[in-house]
Amino acid sequence: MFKFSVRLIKGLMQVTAWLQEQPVLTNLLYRISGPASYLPSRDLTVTWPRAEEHKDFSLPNSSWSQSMRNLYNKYMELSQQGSWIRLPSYNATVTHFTEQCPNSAKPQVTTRLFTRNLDVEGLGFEYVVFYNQAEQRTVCIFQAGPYLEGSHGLIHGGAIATIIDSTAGICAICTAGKVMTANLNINYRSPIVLGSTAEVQCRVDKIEDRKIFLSAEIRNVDGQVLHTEATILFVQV
Ligand SMILES: CCCCC/C=C\C/C=C\C/C=C\C/C=C\CCCC(=O)SCCNC(=O)CCNC(=O)[C@H](O)C(C)(C)COP(=O)(O)OP(=O)(O)OC[C@H]1O[C@@H](n2cnc3c(N)ncnc32)[C@H](O)[C@@H]1OP(=O)(O)O
Repeated sequence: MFKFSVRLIKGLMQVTAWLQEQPVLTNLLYRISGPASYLPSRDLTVTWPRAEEHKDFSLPNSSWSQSMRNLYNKYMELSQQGSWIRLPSYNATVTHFTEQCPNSAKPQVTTRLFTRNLDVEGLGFEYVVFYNQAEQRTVCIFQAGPYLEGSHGLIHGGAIATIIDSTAGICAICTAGKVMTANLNINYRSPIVLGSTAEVQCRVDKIEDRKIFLSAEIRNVDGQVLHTEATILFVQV
């Protein structure tokens, strides 16, 4: 009797697992009771194509608009004169800091950087960051894809906060090493249309002991429209 019960339970678990894989049932469950019941219970795994491990995602790709390319070329020219440097950008945070490590010291990558977590070019953020060491400034040229929608056809405010936090974070890291965002204060002045190109300008305003105070602005390509203003505090850890 006991053996029969164990077999029955195992069998039922297998059938349930199989049913969860079936698109028709998943769809039905979603319609009846919402997302919770159709989410797979098994562990999620991170897609990590090995070939991408050291791909620099800040180089132009076919999804970049002409205005994105024009701004990129402008800063690349300035880079050649020595004032700005283009920072490489990988799809895992840890890769930025292990590039010089011997293979044996490299940690296994099991996580993705939030701003680089979509595999299809152009759907999320396309961006490149330049750093000016003498002026303690960063510039981020970005294009927001259709998966970043908030209000209809416009970028989500949280996505705007993300790109500001990242641009300011890189500026603070380049200036002061390991830091954490302690405070991020944003004024949304005018909406950013999905697909448009915009520029984040960020600078270090002052440093007090472990505190790095920065300010940032997002403007459209020709600088005439102010989209967003922010102040950010990072604390050295
Ligand atoms: C080598 C290559 C380099 C190239 C770099 C290029 C690329 C980098 C690549 C990838 C990076 C990717 C993205 C960009 C990077 C970063 C952006 C994301 C960063 C984040 O997204 S990160 C997540 C959100 N973040 C948190 O999850 C923090 C939670 N939090 C804490 O972990 C603590 O809270 C902490 C550590 C903040 C402080 O803790 P603590 O114990 O160390 O310090 P303590 O509390 O003593 O404060 C010390 C002094 O700061 C003042 N202070 C503190 N907090 C304040 C506040 N909120 N407002 C005003 N003042 C504040 C105190 O008043 C005191 O001031 P005073 O000294 O004057 O009294």
